[in-house]
Amino acid sequence: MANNGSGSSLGPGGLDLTNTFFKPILNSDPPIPSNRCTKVSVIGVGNVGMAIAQTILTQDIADEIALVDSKPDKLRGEMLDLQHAAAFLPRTRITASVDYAVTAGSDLCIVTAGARQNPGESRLNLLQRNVALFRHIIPPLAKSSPDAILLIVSNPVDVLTYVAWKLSGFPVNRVLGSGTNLDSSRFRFLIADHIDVNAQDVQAFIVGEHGDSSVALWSSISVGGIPVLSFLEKQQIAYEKQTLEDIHQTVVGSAYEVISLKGYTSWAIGYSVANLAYTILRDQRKIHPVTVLARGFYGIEGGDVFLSLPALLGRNGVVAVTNVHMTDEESEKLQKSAKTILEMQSQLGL
Ligand SMILES: NC(=O)C1=CN([C@@H]2O[C@H](COP(=O)(O)OP(=O)(O)OC[C@H]3O[C@@H](n4cnc5c(N)ncnc54)[C@H](O)[C@@H]3O)[C@@H](O)[C@H]2O)C=CC1
Ligand SMILES: CC(=O)C(=O)O
Repeated sequence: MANNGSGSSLGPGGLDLTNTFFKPILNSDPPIPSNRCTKVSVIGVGNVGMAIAQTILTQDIADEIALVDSKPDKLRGEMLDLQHAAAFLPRTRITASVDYAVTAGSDLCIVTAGARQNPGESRLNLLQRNVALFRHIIPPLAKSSPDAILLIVSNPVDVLTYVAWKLSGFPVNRVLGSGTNLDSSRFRFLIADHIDVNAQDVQAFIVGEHGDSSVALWSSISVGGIPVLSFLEKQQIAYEKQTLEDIHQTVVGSAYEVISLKGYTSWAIGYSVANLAYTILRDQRKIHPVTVLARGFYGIEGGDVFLSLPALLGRNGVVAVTNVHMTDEESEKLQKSAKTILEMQSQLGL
């Protein structure tokens, strides 16, 4: 059967090939209705959107991926290119349109559309351009899939998650941003590399803004269940606080470095977001540092600020925020990060 994106069983030339190739077995029960499909929509088929779509495809977590972009030729090209990989992948219907009707009934909508940073440019610089786009994107997306979970990736991701929450009118558990899930994975990679261990055995969170004011939670890092800083102290192993600062600064500089080298970042964010999609759609109840409404947690007050905190995720989106230990210094840095984001949010008049 040709996957022509319309769900029809018609092959080339309009022939119904299903009844030509297959003979139904006699006296069989009526077909069992298949379970409801899991549908993921990806808005924006640039470097990031396509890295996410292709990683989700390989994980076999969606029955349909719907793609939307404002550039019809690029969009159709990306749809066809993914469809042509069907022989090597789990079966997934891939559809695409500039019209949001194609996203109807999505379980998860991932928004990656928008301007990206030029080399050396801060994420926060993108705000006005991308808020203007979100005014066109979020209302029709929310209308087509009123029960979906919205996962925001476009930058500045924390403020845009707030914007998506406001424009969608969705409950707060169903609007989140990819936040510092990526920064934390860069952090875990650097620590793992330092001590030559698998990054999956490093539990470490970066919280706050996905960007320059992010906060590394050194006090709660553990490797294979061993709390790192208290272990070093108990063993009287000296370490320089500057070394820790340098590792965090390398994380903060990671995106700038990759953008100056290849023009954009894509693979790590692709895996990071596909990992969030897996946790949500398969109801894994795993803890990820992602952008959530932070008011009321860790003493954050002053408004509906969205930033990354370690959150328990499942089929309903954000289930809870985890109570991770923070030192006074870490907590103070988090408050500062919240203030930076809140200032940006308050300029929007939403
Ligand atoms: N949160 C995170 O960790 C990360 C976020 N990003 C952000 O993701 C965004 C996308 O980055 P790239 O894919 O590299 O950019 P890109 O320029 O390759 O792709 C952006 C896509 O958005 C589409 N688009 C623009 N306006 C649209 C509209 N109104 N409706 C639908 N589609 C529209 C464009 O046609 C283009 O295909 C940027 O804001 C970037 O900063 C990138 C990497 C990591
Ligand atoms: C571009 C961006 O936000 C990142 O790679 O972290």
